Amino acid sequence: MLSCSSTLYTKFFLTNGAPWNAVCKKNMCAGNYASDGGHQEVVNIIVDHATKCEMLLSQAILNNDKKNIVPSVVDTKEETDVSAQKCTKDEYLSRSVRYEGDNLLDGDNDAVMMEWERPLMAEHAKIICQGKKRVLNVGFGMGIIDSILQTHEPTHHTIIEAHPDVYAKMKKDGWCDKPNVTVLFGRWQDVIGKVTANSLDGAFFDTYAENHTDLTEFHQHLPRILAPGGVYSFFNGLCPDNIFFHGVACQVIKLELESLDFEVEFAGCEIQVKDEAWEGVRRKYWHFDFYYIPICVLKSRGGEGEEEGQGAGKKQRIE
Ligand SMILES: C[S@@+](CC[C@H](N)C(=O)[O-])C[C@H]1O[C@@H](n2cnc3c(N)ncnc32)[C@H](O)[C@@H]1O
Repeated sequence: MLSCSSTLYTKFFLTNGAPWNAVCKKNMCAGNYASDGGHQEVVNIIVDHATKCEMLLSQAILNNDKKNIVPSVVDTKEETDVSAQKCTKDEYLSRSVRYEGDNLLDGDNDAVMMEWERPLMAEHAKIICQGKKRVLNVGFGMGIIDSILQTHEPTHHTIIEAHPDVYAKMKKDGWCDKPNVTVLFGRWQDVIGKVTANSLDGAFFDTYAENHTDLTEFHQHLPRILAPGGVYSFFNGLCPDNIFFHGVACQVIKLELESLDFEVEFAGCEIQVKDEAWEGVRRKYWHFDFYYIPICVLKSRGGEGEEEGQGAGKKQRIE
């Protein structure tokens, strides 16, 4: 952190094993200090180093025992306060959740989903479903994105949801009886094989209590289930309390998706969450006043899917 104005010292420390993501008591890492001080060259060095580290770690987790290796970009702080605790919860699916007011809460009063996300969900829906398309949503929650997707009149709409209480609500609200909807009840890890190859024009992913590795693992399925030109997006809540970590995590995901043959962009949009929105919620899980929407288009193989309309999500840049 003290070396953040010097490219020489930064390189020296990083190549000699200094952790790029160590934070001070203010939850600031060297990259935050370099960025705040306007030392762009140092920022670039740290981002480059961090991205390599995180990609290697992510691959190691995928190839080995994912339970024993923890992605450092996500879990760097000691568990001193609630905001520093891990968001992953192994027991989430076996404990009840409740719909209360504008939110869906778990047994710890952590928010599974909140109404303030509606405008973001509307943007995600627009990106993955322009016109009459075949879409997939993973994680029903409050059904916000699914309700919006229905207004786009998709030709087919598949929903994957794993929580029994959420599934009960879906049944009660008639989601299982809609003519153009298929609900797959189960963890996406267990039911994704039921989604036919090349059967989707758009896909959205937004689960709860999972981590970066689960997201990376989900991405491995996309080239099979999406048709060429298909558009993918996900709730971008990566490292939501530190802008430098957020930037590194976005870069890592971008490279991972590019290696799977996607073109990836992040479209920025402003988001304002009022303080009252968090009343009754144990942990504030969003801290920025802007949001980067991932727009990921599966490249056409051998010229397929290049007609107008295919892959149109890429053009949907939000300024
Ligand atoms: C944040 S909510 C989704 C909110 C949704 N985007 C909306 O617009 O209301 C996450 C949902 O993912 C579900 N979920 C968590 N883990 C899952 C898994 N492995 N497979 C499928 N669904 C999962 C949760 O039960 C929850 O309903």
